[in-house]
Amino acid sequence: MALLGLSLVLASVIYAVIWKPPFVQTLIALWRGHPQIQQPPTTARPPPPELRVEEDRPTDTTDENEETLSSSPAPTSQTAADQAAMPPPSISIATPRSTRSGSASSQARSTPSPQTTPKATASTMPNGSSSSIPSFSLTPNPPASAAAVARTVEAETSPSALPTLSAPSPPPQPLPAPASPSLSAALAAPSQLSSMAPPPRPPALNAINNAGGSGSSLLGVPSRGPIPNRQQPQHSYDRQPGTSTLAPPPSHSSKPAKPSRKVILEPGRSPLDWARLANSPASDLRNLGPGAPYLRVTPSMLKRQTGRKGKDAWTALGGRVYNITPYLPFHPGGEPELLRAAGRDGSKLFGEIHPWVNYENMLASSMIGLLVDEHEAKSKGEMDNMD
Ligand code: HEM
Repeated sequence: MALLGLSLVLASVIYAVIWKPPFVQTLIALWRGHPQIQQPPTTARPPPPELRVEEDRPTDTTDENEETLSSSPAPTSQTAADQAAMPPPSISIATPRSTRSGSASSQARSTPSPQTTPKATASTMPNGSSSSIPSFSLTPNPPASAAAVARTVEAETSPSALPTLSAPSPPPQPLPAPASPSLSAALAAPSQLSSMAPPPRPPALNAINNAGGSGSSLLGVPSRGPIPNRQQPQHSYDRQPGTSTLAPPPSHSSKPAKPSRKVILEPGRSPLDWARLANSPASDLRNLGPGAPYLRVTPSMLKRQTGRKGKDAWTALGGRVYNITPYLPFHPGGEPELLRAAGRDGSKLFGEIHPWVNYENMLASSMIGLLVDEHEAKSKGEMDNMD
């Protein structure tokens, strides 16, 4: 009997040594003090709660762990066996990324969401099996989750989404551990997405984009609402030069240029020819005789010098009387125009047409005298007679 018991014990020992069932491996690992089993890495956080919950669920068995499941009756033994079977976690698991994942996932757990849990499940083993080893943190591109996609969709469909306005990122969520915006956004619950939406647009910008009314904005870009503003710069750049709506419209209110009333002068009647003639000492442009003094011309005297009936044309400009007869063929506006001022004071008429013309220099050699009143001329004549 004792021999039979001894043989059973020996057979059990041999079985344990040769086949090493999972629970034996776990005991060996505990005995050896394996860091994975005995204590987690100091920098690595414990596996996320939802993963631990999934571990307790009956999962689909695969060829890889089928043997383990068949030999381990209890789920706890199965977990320990899986831990023992899996290679020890690398150091990269203990990087801040795994810490962020754990903290963010714990926050996501606070607000149950169907979007966060599948994300964690998807980051586990691809074949559907779960593991307590936090390998989910090694999942490439963790931000590419349902929450991140949801935020992108919201940014594209939100009426108040403008690239420039959304540039200032919203304040980071108060996470226990500082997480990158993309990662935290990817792991955020939908209720947090609303707070992560771009801030409301300033009223001024709304006014600018709505200024176009039904058709166009101030930028001259067809406005179909706030959303297409994202593509507005492209349209504005496609505009051809000179077609901007910011350009002033063709003005019809400006004064049309008056048609020139200059006449074609005869050869030798140019302004230069007149200047040469006026400065010649041999010419007598006053037609009063050589050495005649300046006269006091009364309005009655001026009235008789109209240029008709063989008389010279005199005009008064600025209180001085000029003989304009020699200048008639040199007048750019024509003789008839100049004769409109003959026999009277032409100062107002002259100023209405070409006040910039320096008549004093041009007609200096044609000056008759000064325009005086009738009474002043009489008294002056009486005084001359007394002498
Ligand atoms: C007071 C009677 C006068 C009348 C009614 C008269 C009229 C005119 C007119 C209609 C023109 C053409 C303006 C244009 O369409 O460009 C003209 C041009 C001119 N007139 Fe007279 N004129 C007068 C006296 C004078 C006098 C006294 C002078 C000088 C001595 C003078 C010198 C000129 C000159 C230099 C131009 C050419 C202006 C230019 O190139 O823009 N005019 N004048």
